[in-house]
Amino acid sequence: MRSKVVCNCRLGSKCRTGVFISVPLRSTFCVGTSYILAVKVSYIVAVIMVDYKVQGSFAILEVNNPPVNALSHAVRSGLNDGIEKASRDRNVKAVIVCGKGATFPAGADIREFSKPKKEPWLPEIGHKMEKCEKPVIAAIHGTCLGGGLEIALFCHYRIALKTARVGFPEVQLGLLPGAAGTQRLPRVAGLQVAMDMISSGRHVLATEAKKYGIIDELCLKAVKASVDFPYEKGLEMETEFFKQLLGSGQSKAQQYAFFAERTIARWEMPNGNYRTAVAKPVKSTAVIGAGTMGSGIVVCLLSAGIPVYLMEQNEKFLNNGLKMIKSIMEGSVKLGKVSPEVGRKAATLLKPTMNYNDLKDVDLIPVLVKTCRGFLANRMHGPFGTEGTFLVEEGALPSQVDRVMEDFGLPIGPFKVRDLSGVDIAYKIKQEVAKLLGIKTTLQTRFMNGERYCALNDRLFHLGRLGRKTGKGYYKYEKAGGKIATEDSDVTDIIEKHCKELGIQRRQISSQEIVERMMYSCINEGFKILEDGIAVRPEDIDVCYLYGFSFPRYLGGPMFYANQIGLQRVYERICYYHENFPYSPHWVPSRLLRKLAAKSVPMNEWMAYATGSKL
Ligand SMILES: C[C@H](O)[C@H](C)C(=O)SCCNC(=O)CCNC(=O)[C@H](O)C(C)(C)COP(=O)([O-])OP(=O)([O-])OC[C@H]1O[C@@H](n2cnc3c(N)ncnc32)[C@H](O)[C@@H]1OP(=O)([O-])[O-]
Repeated sequence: MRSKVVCNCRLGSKCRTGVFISVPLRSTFCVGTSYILAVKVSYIVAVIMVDYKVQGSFAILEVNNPPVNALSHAVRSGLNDGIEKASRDRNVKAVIVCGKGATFPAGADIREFSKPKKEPWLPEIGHKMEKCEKPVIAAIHGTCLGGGLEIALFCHYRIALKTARVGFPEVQLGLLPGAAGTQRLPRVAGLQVAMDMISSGRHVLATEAKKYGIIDELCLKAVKASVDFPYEKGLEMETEFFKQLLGSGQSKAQQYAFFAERTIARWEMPNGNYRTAVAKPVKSTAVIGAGTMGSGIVVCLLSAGIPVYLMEQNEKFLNNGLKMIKSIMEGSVKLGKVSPEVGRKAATLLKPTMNYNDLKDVDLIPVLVKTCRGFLANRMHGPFGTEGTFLVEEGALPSQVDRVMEDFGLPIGPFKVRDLSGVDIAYKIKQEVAKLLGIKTTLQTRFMNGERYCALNDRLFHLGRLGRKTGKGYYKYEKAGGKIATEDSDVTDIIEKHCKELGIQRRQISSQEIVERMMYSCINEGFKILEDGIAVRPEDIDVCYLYGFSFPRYLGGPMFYANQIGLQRVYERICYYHENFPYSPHWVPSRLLRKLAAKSVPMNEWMAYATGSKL
């Protein structure tokens, strides 16, 4: 708190906004913004961050810990002191708890989770509020979340701006409400709403409750305890569950993801940064390429009401693209993803063309990268996809690889993705590389430019099995353009015929090997990307995977996942695969990984080793 107590330090009126450091047996010094005194501090009393003032017969406890009024130790101390003070003050008839600036407290201070725990705890403060003989009112605005909502639930009354949002987002940090939220919300809002809010973590407008989402077992037990046990017992159980979750790898990964998203938002470039950048209006755009990805980007632009040229050199492809866009837009209107009005307007905003000249004045052309290895995501996903194909050539089936990777946490397996994007896309990328190398591949090709090559995808391409668009690919579908993937015994026959022709002895492949070969090949490339300076920090890679590939948030991202597995273990397994697959350069171990593993470097210090001199 920038405490309201009049400063009694030796500086008196010269003191600036002070934080008070109480030094026992000596006078109190205040450490202002402009006066720093050499003080021998025997201990520091927490900086208190709750403004206490009395207006009329109201005591106002205003939390002042910008930007989100997180309930740090200092804030908890201030609330604790404040409610005790208000309870004692005879002139005070009621107490208001509120937040200064943007919001009512938005939760516990996540940064404190990895530090030693310090009382007072939220429930202790909350019980003091609840037991206070004077009405305690929570005046809510902004985002009253997590511990903030729990504090509000201890209050006797909760007044909120209708724009305010409340919620228990702890589940997104791999946690559950740990300050009586699982016991009090059901008692206030009923079990069903409580389960929905606690399991989904959604923000709920002050005036309405959200509908059901995914329910987490542990959370369920805690919420259920509010029905099956008396309050005190339920509180005990909640605390136990909370401790279990706080120590879990999932919670650490989700807390990492929370801060990683914010870290990468603070980007710096040679010619500017996130503070100096000024957004430019985009009034016209163009997309070059009418394939699946190009058409998807056109749909996004049309749905945002932005005019777009669709440029294609081949008239047939252009017309196919227009048909695909029309059907996606119609589907989006039917599903209510876009309004009928946007759907109607889209037709007037879309301009097909085969003339690059039409694009000369557009504001923006999203770059559709087909084979650029320089892009982080493409470069890391290359080995991931290649290893998937090799695993099928050696003994696994596409459905087995997909099942293992979906169990790992991916929303859709790699072979279902290939059917979605098009078997022909993967085939054309490979053919472009072969052309650049002056190589003609056949169905018997085993090596290309000294590197292992698998022609399985080529086989499916030549059989016209292009994926969803033709109703057959690595799976079969209910119709061309269908979405329901069914295992196809013909694919198994194609794979076995391929292996027989090339004399490959198929073998049983474990799930562990599948996860390692898919993930460690991609992680190894991630460390090489850090070495090459394509990404500034591991968070860049992880957030790219969380958003670009829906990588499971409870693993944090590929680089955080490697950190959790242990770099030494990951490095050893990459060396093992490098030894066993010498014709796959993506298994050459990253120098940065080798160095970090050898020195057991903590993740937040990795980049200190990424420059050439330290490798
Ligand atoms: C006991 C109890 O049962 C349990 C155990 C808990 O309570 S667990 C905690 C539960 N509460 C949460 O999960 C809420 C998490 N925060 C948010 O959802 C959002 O912040 C926001 C409230 C909707 C505002 O969004 P924003 O877009 O306006 O700003 P921002 O950019 O996100 O955030 C602005 C700055 O504030 C930082 N920050 C935000 N919330 C924080 C928190 N709870 N603790 C510490 N720092 C936080 C954030 O890192 C950023 O800092 P920097 O990176 O710039 O240095």
